[in-house]
Amino acid sequence: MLVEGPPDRWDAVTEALLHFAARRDHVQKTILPALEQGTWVISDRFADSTLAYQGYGHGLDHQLFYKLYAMVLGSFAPDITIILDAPAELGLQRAKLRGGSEDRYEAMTLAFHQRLRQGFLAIAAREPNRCHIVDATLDLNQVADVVLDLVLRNLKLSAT
Ligand SMILES: Nc1ncnc2c1ncn2[C@@H]1O[C@H](COP(=O)(O)OP(=O)(O)OP(=O)(O)O)[C@@H](O)[C@H]1O
Ligand SMILES: Cc1cn([C@H]2C[C@H](O)[C@@H](COP(=O)(O)O)O2)c(=O)[nH]c1=O
Repeated sequence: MLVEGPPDRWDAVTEALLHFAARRDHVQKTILPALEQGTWVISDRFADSTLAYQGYGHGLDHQLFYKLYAMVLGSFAPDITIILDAPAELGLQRAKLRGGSEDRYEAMTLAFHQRLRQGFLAIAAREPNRCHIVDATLDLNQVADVVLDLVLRNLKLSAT
């Protein structure tokens, strides 16, 4: 619903509400029960993407984002967040290789993608203890090594 169709299919508020509705359901039905059982949860994207895409990208009022966050998630937040950073042009080039019809966000302008990259970097600068930026221009194995090292060090785990 969100990833297909023309770029102007939804406005920023509608998109934010849809992403938060899906996130609420995901947290309630999947993430919290897993955490309660002691299972580690890895999520590919979370609320930072809403602030970056709908806030920095589409101009959603940041106060509205924080209100929705508080209403939907309360004080729930990830222990660690890894932001894979690359120039917007490179990210778009890679995303195109995926093919398929789920390209609504990829069809948005380069300026939009540059704004949301700056948004992710601003989020990381505000929360340096939680957010870690990884250079995603490196090759896949190097990126994986850096991510593993960051997770082990920050969660005080060992590789053995
Ligand atoms: N470091 C890298 N070097 C080369 N190719 C990469 C690298 N990282 C990702 N890719 C390729 O880029 C494409 C998009 O990456 P990926 O599938 O991880 O993004 P995604 O999670 O689908 O993105 P989105 O969350 O925006 O939908 C994939 O084809 C992936 O193999
Ligand atoms: C969570 C979230 C995602 N998006 C955008 C970013 C991606 O281009 C698509 C698909 O997300 P996926 O989780 O990688 O499948 O949606 C967004 O705009 N706002 C969000 O909160």
